[in-house]
Amino acid sequence: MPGLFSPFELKDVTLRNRIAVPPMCQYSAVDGVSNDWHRVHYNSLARGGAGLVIVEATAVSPEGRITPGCLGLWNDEQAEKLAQIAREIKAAGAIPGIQIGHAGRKASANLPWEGDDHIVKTDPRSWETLSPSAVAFGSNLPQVPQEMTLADIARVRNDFADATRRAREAGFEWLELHFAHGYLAQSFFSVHANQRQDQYGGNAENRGRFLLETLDAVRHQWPENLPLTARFGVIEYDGRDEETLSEAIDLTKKFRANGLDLLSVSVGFSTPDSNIPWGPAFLAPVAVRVKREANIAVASAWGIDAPLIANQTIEKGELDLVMVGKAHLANPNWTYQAARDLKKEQASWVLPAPYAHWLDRYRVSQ
Ligand SMILES: C=C(C(=O)O)c1ccccc1
Repeated sequence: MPGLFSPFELKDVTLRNRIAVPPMCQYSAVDGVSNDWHRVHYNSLARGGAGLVIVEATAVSPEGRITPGCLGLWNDEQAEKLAQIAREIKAAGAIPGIQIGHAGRKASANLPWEGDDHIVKTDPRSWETLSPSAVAFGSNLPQVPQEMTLADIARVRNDFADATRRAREAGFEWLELHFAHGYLAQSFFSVHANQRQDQYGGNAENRGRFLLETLDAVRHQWPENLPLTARFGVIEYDGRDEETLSEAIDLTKKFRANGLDLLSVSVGFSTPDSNIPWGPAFLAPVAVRVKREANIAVASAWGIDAPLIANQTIEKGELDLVMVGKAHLANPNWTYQAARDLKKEQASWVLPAPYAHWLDRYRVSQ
């Protein structure tokens, strides 16, 4: 049995394999409410055989959206619609997960295919953005955010807790905190974005405070028996890498001590001047360091498209889960293709029975 198809147990949840669909924004919501696009999208991914399907970055408040097309979990209508998606993911045999986050200074942006830049302030669709400091990301996102007050910090932390409660009530069984990709939580940790002089800025301990406090607030809302995870940018590829990674591993040890069950290792994307070494599974060696030094289960995405590479990262003990993103958009049945490529027995049956029995019958080729 290829290691990629071994089950994965975390708390009271068992994934049928090591394949996860990571959160990938669809930018297709109106007022944060999911619709038929999201239902078809997530159903097709779950029926494709992955063990875990994580619903895209879902904002904890209206100003926390990346774009006006992003999902939200700040009201009950959004939760009710997402509950249907959670039920359907589960009915297809995958574990329903959801990522919740706040876009910080990267918020109030046009859809990627409509500019991928900040909405001009004269446009009624735009809104004021928040960040630890009044420092813009730059490049395509030049607007200077408002520096968060302590009251803002407390409010956003509570928004995460409220969104967590709604996610639990909606039937999700895997929660991922969005602590990566230059969004709000990442910005608190980042020396590029956080120039505060109070208890939330300066040394690494202070820059990690918002993330730890948010984890604590979420922990009190999320069931102890279900996986509580985070996607975290542990490296920026900005020339400060060893320092950032060391600080990130120290913070991950605190995450684990405070109830985090798994870390999805990613890139910080806090500066437009990064030099990312894109390539097949390029983050796996970084994830291995986090896994071993912080003694926590890890997942990772980026460049894990080929089944052989995905299987190697699991069988070599580098990753506990592989996050296969874009390859799933190209082929929602990526898990079936991986089963065939890796010569898994009864490969067809990673798909639902209505598909599998046909694939097994009248076979004209192996
Ligand atoms: C839309 C993103 C997200 O939701 O994290 C994103 C942003 C930057 C890089 C990868 C993904």
